[in-house]
Amino acid sequence: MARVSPGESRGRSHRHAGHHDRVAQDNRTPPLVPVEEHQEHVASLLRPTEVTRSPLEECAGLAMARDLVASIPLPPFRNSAMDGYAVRSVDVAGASPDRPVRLPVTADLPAGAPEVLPLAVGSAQRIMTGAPLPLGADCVVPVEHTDGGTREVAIGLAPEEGRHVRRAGEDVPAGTTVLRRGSELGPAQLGLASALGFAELPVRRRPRVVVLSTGSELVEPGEPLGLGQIYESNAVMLVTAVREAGGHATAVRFVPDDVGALHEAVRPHLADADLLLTTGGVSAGAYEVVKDALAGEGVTFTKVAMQPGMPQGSGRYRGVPVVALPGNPVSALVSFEVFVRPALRRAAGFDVTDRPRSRAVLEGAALSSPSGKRQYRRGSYHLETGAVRVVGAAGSHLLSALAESNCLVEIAPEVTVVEPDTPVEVLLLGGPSRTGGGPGEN
Ligand SMILES: Nc1nc2c(c(=O)[nH]1)N[C@H]1C(S)=C(S)[C@@H](COP(=O)(O)OP(=O)(O)OC[C@H]3O[C@@H](n4cnc5c(N)ncnc54)[C@H](O)[C@@H]3O)O[C@H]1N2
Ligand code: MOO
Repeated sequence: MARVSPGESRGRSHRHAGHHDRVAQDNRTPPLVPVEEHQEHVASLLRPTEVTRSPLEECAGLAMARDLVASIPLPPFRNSAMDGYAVRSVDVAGASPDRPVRLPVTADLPAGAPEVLPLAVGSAQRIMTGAPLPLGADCVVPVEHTDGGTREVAIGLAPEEGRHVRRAGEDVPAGTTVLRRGSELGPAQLGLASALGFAELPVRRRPRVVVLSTGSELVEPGEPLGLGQIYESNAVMLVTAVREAGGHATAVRFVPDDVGALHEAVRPHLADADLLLTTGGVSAGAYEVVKDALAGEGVTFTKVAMQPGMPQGSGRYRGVPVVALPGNPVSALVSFEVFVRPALRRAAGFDVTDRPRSRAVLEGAALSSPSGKRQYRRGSYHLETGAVRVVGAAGSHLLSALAESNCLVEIAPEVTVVEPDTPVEVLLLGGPSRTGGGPGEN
């Protein structure tokens, strides 16, 4: 039994279960596949999608397919940062509220002013925020420091040269690479592209994922539940996860435990799916529809050294990549996080494919973990204190704890007990965040 106690590092786990070392179960069962090996296999199934040019408003959440270089400077011209008066600083030197300097106002410059005449010595031009600064002006006096005059203005402030002036190119000099290939497009990036005059961007199209949930026991939410039936939950969960990861998702739900029905359900999607993502029907029972339908068709089914998420399938069916996830809801979403999300993000063109990780200090009771399997427990991570508390038990049907968590606590295969106050590795998922309080509070 390998225990990790306070002060010890999780890093040593890699020395024990090496990258591709298979973990033997017993003499009768084949060895478990290491998590990294299955990750690599799933990743190898997906290719990056093609590059398209998309209008800005359709680019949110997509990855840049090329570097973007500014062809104009930003700001494009020297302009005012304030509503006020454009002047020469020497003309108002010595001005104060008690001894204002009076200047004739020779022009009025709203933003977008098409014609701007040079500023005559000893004069002012009324100017609005964003209007081009007249030649000769070197500063702006905000209107609050004047009497607001339109023919003549009394200026009660002596600003230094350059005050309230935005220089051309001070934000982005022309020729600057502003967005890198592989970066994710959000509000700020799209705003910048628009400010630089790009109407569309080179992006990768979202990978198209068909989410198939199987199981004859599944019922549509809103309908009455019969004996032995449960409400379907994996489809909306995985569709949401696919979309959050940058993919396009279509759900095919209520595929019964019938091989023919599964083939029928898949057929219409074969032509344009980048990935078939199934849930359920992959373990060891008598009605394992996904395994029965796809095992002889290019998809292999294995047991991965992981808990939850041990039974997994992957391969190609009629040329289309398939990842078959277990049906238990927690197993399905954790497997998605570990295997599918990074591969999908790579295919979508993102540079950053993995969730952020952090080291956290385990609070609460000691944790036990199965020997030879990498365990993922649902956790609640506290950003300010760096503490993590495990939420709920390990069972892969315990969906409510998953909904309450904001991270996965990763426990290495050779570690069977983690004591409190020990550092653990967490994968930050986003989601409900713990606020206030310190360790032990929530
Ligand atoms: N004899 C063995 N039994 C099981 C093993 C094993 O190795 N030997 N593995 C267990 C593990 S671990 C897992 S995980 C599950 C995986 O099972 P399947 O992928 O075959 O999934 P199902 O049997 O179809 O369903 C499991 C469970 O999840 C519920 N489910 C399935 N789909 C949905 C859905 N779309 N929405 C909500 N809930 C769903 C289903 O009703 C079952 O309760 O196998 C263990 N058994
Ligand atoms: O591996 Mo299963 O995913 O524990 O429940």
